Amino acid sequence: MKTGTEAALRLDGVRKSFGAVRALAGVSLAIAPGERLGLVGHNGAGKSTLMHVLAGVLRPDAGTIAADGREVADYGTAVAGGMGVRCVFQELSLCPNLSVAENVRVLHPKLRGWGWRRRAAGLILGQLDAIFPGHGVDPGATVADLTLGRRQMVEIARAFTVTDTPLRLVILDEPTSSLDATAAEQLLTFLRHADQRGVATVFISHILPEILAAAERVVVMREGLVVLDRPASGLGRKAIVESMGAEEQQPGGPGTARPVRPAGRPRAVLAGSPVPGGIDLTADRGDIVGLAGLAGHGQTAMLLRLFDARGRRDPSTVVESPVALVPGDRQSDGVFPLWSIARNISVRSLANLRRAGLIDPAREAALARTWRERIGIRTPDLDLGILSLSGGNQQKALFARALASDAGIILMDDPMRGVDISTKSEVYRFIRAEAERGRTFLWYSTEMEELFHCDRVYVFHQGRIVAHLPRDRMTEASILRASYAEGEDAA
Ligand SMILES: Nc1ncnc2c1ncn2[C@@H]1O[C@H](COP(=O)(O)OP(=O)(O)OP(=O)(O)O)[C@@H](O)[C@H]1O
Repeated sequence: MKTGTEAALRLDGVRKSFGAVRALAGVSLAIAPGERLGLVGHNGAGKSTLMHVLAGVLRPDAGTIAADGREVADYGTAVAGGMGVRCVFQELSLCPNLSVAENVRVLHPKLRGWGWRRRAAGLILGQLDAIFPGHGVDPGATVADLTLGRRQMVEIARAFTVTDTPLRLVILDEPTSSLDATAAEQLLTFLRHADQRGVATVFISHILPEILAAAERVVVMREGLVVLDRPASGLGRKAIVESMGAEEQQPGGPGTARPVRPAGRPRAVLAGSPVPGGIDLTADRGDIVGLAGLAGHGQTAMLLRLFDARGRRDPSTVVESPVALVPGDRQSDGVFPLWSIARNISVRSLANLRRAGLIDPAREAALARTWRERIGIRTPDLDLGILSLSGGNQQKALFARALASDAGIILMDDPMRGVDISTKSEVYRFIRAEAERGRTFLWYSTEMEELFHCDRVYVFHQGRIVAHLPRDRMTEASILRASYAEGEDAA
């Protein structure tokens, strides 16, 4: 923390356990007024738990919380809210059946009386314009009708709106996970200036360039403890990765290169086009094919169409193998929230786990154990509910579900959001190995770096494929140009 300033908020010796899992093992952390703090650590390191304590959602088992130098007894959501602490959690919290403006009212009960709807709309529009110029959100729209990216924008903008209580701290837990590259950049730019208004921010991300761009101090957590707390200036990616106890692999680094595969050979196992007469998407056995472009430009729709096409007579698509989908929006499309971790992993493979017509519990448990080890799902007990896992570990369970299945084609809908860097490296290795064995991967990603793990990419713009870039023509610039349907790459 900056020296000579009283902490806006200070945690001392905070501990929190969930049954046998020790999520926080004695954390002390001080945040100065207006400070921009970046928080990193592997999946399950305790970041979200710590932020839930700061937001008053979780009461610590031990430890104290102080504001402006004074210990606060009975620190809960009402006290935190009253002190101007806001939080954008990983699992979006907007009420889907209410409009954007009505959701603003939920946070600001003071917005009442004649014309409150107009004032709420003005408040959120002003903030959306400040953070995400060109956002395209209508404050009268029902939240359920917004894309995931726009919901995330509203949630973030709402956290920065002010009526009666001055803002002290905004916690952003993986705020860019549902934003496309442009919106993510807009947010980082905004955060770099938010401190000018005296608002402190805690920014959690697994994308280290974002942390280094947004934060002036970086805190690394590991196994429920703070293991590094340093100014961001002069702190390199390598030091952060090492302190996390992580290992990372860059595309093109040792062991990552794949021989360039010729595209468009006749025996495609997968083929289709998002619009009649446009560029066709094809994939062969063993291909890793990327889908790129700005978020919401038809990539997910294409994946879902191919997913649905299996077993149907659809002359415009070819899907010649069982298909599994790894969803990106785990909250709405991915996890079965009332089921155990084990059942969430095995559900796609139940047909193969039968003995005498019934699911064999021993085989099901063995499958889940195997995948817990392979993909590093951090839990003491696979029979616990899936929601007991940290966000990134839930995402790993969804990966395990698809990879454990008999599917020859794996469709991935931007699935690495919230997954830590060492697990990502492990999954990238796994994808390459499985592709070598003949599995086909169709991989939509909003992370530019990730696309370079693919053999080639199709770039989407307004629902169409506008470019097909083989590996030797894939550069960040060529992908971006095509994403905006500009230049010679857009076919
Ligand atoms: N409600 C809960 N019940 C049981 N265990 C929990 C609960 N919430 C968190 N945990 C456990 O506490 C540990 C820390 O989780 P936390 O969500 O704080 O991690 P994180 O660092 O935010 O991870 P991620 O990067 O995946 O979001 C994990 O092992 C998680 O499984």
